[in-house]
Amino acid sequence: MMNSISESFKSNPIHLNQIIPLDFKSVLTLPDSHTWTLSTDPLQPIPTDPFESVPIIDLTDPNAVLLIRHACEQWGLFQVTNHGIPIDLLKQLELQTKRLFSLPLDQKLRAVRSPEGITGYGLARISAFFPKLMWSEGFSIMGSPLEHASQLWPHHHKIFCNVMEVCQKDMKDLTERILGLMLVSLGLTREDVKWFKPKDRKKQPQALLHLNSYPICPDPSRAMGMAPHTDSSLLTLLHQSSTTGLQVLRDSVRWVPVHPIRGALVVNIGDLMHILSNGRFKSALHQVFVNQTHHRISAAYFYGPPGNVKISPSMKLIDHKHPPLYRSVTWKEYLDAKAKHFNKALDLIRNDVCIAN
Ligand SMILES: O=C(O)CCC(=O)C(=O)O
Ligand SMILES: [Fe+2]
Repeated sequence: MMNSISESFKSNPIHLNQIIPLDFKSVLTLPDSHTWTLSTDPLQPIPTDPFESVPIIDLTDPNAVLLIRHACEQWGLFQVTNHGIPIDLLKQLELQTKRLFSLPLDQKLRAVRSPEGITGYGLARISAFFPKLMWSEGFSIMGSPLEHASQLWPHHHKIFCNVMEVCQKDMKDLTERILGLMLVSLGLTREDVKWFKPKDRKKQPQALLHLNSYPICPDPSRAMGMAPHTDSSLLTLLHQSSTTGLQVLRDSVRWVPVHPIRGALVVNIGDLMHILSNGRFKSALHQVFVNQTHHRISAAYFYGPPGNVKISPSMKLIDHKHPPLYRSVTWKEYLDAKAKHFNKALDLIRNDVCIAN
């Protein structure tokens, strides 16, 4: 089935060099292809001010809406607890993700993503924007992962498929619940956001589950797990294993670690939510570093609007003091802009900027 993500990926193919990962286990030193010049040493601990750490929000807190608004305005990223997704399911997700990435490279390559494709095994798509390669590998899923999972495991893919399908269902429900709270926190009602119909089971959600693996690295101080980026979604829900590495940029100046908390999930504001909120909610720039002792994994669920919907700054948030900052875009149009301009895409659809192209 075609949708915004697959259509955009199809019209922006990626070179195979930027899809096929290194055989990480086979190298003892960091190859030049993966050596980055980093402005800061990622191994130096970042001083953290306890008042300046990533918000953790209990979703059953009566003040959840206010807390969410504050976190979205100040951070663009926060963690949620008491979210209702069973910890056992998250453990299964982690186990199956580890099982996949610990396969030998030649076996993983049986399920490699095609240059125009969206699902399967390979490097993260943002690799195309950097001269050096990242120390990570990924596996993308949209709905049933059967096609690629049966290439990985001709006979033993059932459990993997089950876990990934249940996770997507639960993550869809939770993402929609959080999105609902965010819209309330902006003062918006169902009338203002007509396309948002969380109970509509007939509609396939426009979403992608992306599993990430960050293998143990021989020289983490010169390697990059995932280069700085914002997500192109409305919202992203992320499960990270107990290994640190994720950081978020605060106030455009300071990188702050997003410490793993057992059972908690990370919520990221994506660029489309940034547009919808007319810049009140910030899409968060984030990056991932790797380490020498622990294999890190994560699972990111990117959620977007239905294919035909144009996202624009909500009318309710616009007045003479707050003119609309962005032009309206569908998810496909935005993904196309991102595929061309990467981290500049959001600025390029600002109303005061003309695209020279
Ligand atoms: O691995 C992580 O913690 C973050 C991954 C991420 O940012 C992404 O997949 O977009
Ligand atoms: Fe991300």
